[in-house]
Amino acid sequence: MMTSTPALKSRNQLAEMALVSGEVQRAMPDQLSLFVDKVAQPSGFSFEPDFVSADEERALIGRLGDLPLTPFQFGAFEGKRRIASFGWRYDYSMQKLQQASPMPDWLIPFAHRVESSFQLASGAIQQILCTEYDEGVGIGWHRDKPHFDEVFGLSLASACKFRFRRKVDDVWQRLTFDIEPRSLYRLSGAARNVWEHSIAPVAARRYSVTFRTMAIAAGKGWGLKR
Ligand SMILES: O=C(O)CCC(=O)C(=O)O
Ligand SMILES: [Fe+2]
Repeated sequence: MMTSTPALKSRNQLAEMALVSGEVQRAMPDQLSLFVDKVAQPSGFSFEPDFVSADEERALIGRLGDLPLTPFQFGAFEGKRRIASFGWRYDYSMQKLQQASPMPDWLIPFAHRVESSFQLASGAIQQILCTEYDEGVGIGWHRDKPHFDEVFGLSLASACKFRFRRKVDDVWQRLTFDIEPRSLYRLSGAARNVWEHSIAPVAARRYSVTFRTMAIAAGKGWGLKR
């Protein structure tokens, strides 16, 4: 069984401090720097700047502004962010997936762009979630529902601080990334299944369009045609 000595604890606290800032601290003992280096980026997390052009971003923001976005419903609670789901939506009261409206024509080319950029089969993206965060709104710690597999997030209108955390023994490891508008991040592997993520309250209105593949696309009747 592992016991936690005072010396070990302070090392862990140092490690956590380093990870909170997402930086590798040069002044640290070698062993600790190595440990921090190893988690400098959660495995399965990547992002591509300029996934859409400035013109496409403007057009998308216009479309998103026209959508009937509704406050995120978490059982009896309402979140501050506003959303619209396409393809599938997860119903927190029923605790299951429900079919949602088909993907609108103006989003389909972007779903295809995600598929071709990441060598996914055409049609692999089965769900799109559009989210609006007003100034001061973020999203709390979570992992996406297991019904979904990979998550690709397109950021629009403003930047955000995208945070990861995971608990190793009794220490939270934390990393924060600045995510720029027009970029696309990918959550797969450990970044999607092990690490939790959250977004700090944003400084200015931000939109995201998240594209998801399904965990069990075959055998569950989740293959939607579009
Ligand atoms: O807005 C984003 O980029 C991420 C939102 C998110 O984590 C989610 O909808 O599960
Ligand atoms: Fe998420």
